[in-house]
Amino acid sequence: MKGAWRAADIRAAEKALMAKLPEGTLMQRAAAGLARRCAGLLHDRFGGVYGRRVLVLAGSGDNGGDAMYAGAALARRGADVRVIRLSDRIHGASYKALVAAGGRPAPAPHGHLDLVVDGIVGIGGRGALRERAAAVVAEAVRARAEDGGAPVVVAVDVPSGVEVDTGDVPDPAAAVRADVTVTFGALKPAHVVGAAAVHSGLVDLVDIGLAGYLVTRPAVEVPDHSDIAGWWPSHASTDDKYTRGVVGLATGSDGYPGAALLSVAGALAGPTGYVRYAGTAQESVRERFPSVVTTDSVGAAGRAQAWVCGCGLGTDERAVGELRAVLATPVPVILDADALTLIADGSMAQPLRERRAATVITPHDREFARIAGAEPGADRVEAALRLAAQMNAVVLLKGDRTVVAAPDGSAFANPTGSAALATAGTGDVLAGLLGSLLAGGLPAPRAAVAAAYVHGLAGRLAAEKGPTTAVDVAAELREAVTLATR
Ligand SMILES: NC(=O)C1=CN([C@@H]2O[C@H](COP(=O)(O)OP(=O)(O)OC[C@H]3O[C@@H](n4cnc5c(N)ncnc54)[C@H](O)[C@@H]3O)[C@@H](O)[C@H]2O)[C@@H](O)CC1
Ligand SMILES: Nc1ncnc2c1ncn2[C@@H]1O[C@H](COP(=O)(O)OP(=O)(O)O)[C@@H](O)[C@H]1O
Ligand SMILES: [K+]
Repeated sequence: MKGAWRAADIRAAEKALMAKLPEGTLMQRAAAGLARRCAGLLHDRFGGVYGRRVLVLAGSGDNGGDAMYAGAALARRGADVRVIRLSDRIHGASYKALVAAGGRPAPAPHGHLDLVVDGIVGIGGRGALRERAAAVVAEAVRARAEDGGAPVVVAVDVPSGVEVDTGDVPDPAAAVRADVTVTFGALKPAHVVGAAAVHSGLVDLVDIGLAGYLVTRPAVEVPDHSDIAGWWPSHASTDDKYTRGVVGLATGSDGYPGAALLSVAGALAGPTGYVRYAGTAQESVRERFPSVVTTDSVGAAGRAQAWVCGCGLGTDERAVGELRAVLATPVPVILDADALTLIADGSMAQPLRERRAATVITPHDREFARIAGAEPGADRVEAALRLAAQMNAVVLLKGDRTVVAAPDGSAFANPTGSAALATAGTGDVLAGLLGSLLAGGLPAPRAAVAAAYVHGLAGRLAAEKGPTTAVDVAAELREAVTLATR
């Protein structure tokens, strides 16, 4: 798990570390790491640094300092480095070092450009780029590199123009879109959530010795393969189909039988040994998935270790009854889609409050708005955490970089996924898989994180093969599980 910390926490850690080091050490470490990454990129793309045309965009703060020291290092290796000063007040020592190394000031981008280094603002940035900076960025990225392609854009610490602490991008036209972001000490939320994560491109973390000084809890954490592999329930030789967990699905309706099939397909890819389906799509489920045991209602189904409720369930009287039955079970429950609509008017507040086992809700933004009164807004992590605390439920807030928030205040951002998942029915697949992980015994936050991770991988695998439907995503789940858990 990698943590991402907000600017104030990074500053506090930097302050504590700096107190123990000669002045300027941290900036030197940051700039050295940045120069190394830039040289590597120039090498990979153009075969070397010598003669390459580099434009440094320098703002008023230390972010510009990092960029100009790195520019100086590239100039010493023979790059043709220009710097645009975006403020009257810029970091003096690094500017002098850059000029001493042969770098030259430029009034505006001109000629071909191989590399653009965005040192406009770092963790001191607030809001969209100001007008002049935005105009210079737009002009720089319109330039052509010597090989005719677009210049490589490297953001220093964070892409300028994004909100560091939330990942919001207030004005996408006034924010840098980086190919690579070279960040220092620790990740920040902007690298992992919201539109800013997309603006960050590939994120490269340079160690400046901050680790032991970050004493606060990260704002958000990002899982990797080893977390998922470590958590995934394994089968013991003594297991039988029941001990591996039974997952129940109260999904689908006459109107939406497909949702039943997709949620069942998701559940079958999980670690449980038994999938029960309860609902009106019994026949199609049996036909398509002979291993699934079916009944027409939750009441008629046997016991399960977790229930999934709501995908394509509808919102009629029958759906209300099924939701009540699921909420009354003493086991973890996932509420998705129509179940979220049904709880939005508050009529299920009491059964929800009385639950002792975990409740997981899986809203997209509009469902979130129905329950919470407003869409998540600029700070998706904070919004999800608020709802989690209010409902005493784990919230899986869907979207690009799905956020998982738990009532204990922990939050996670999913690093996998693909825009190809933005297609009808993929949420049903996710809910089924999540149900299986809960029934398999994972604590609710981990089950939600692991399900989003594997679902995102399956989305990527499906998208690599062509236009993607939810059926394709479900079909890739087995491979995704294998990839994530080995
Ligand atoms: N503090 C430290 O110990 C270290 C800091 N480092 C670098 O220092 C950066 C932080 O430096 P600073 O605190 O000087 O702040 P920044 O360099 O991030 O920028 C702050 C300045 O940018 C201007 N600004 C803010 N929002 C703007 C906007 N939307 N458009 C245009 N200009 C805007 C403000 O006038 C402000 O003075 C980090 O991101 C990192 O790059 C690194 O050198 C590592 C060590
Ligand atoms: N732009 C996007 N980029 C990446 N993933 C997305 C994007 N939009 C949606 N998703 C993912 O696709 C799934 C869609 O689920 P949902 O909205 O419930 O659809 P449905 O109800 O049709 O199944 C979620 O897992 C969500 O995180
Ligand atoms: K920057």
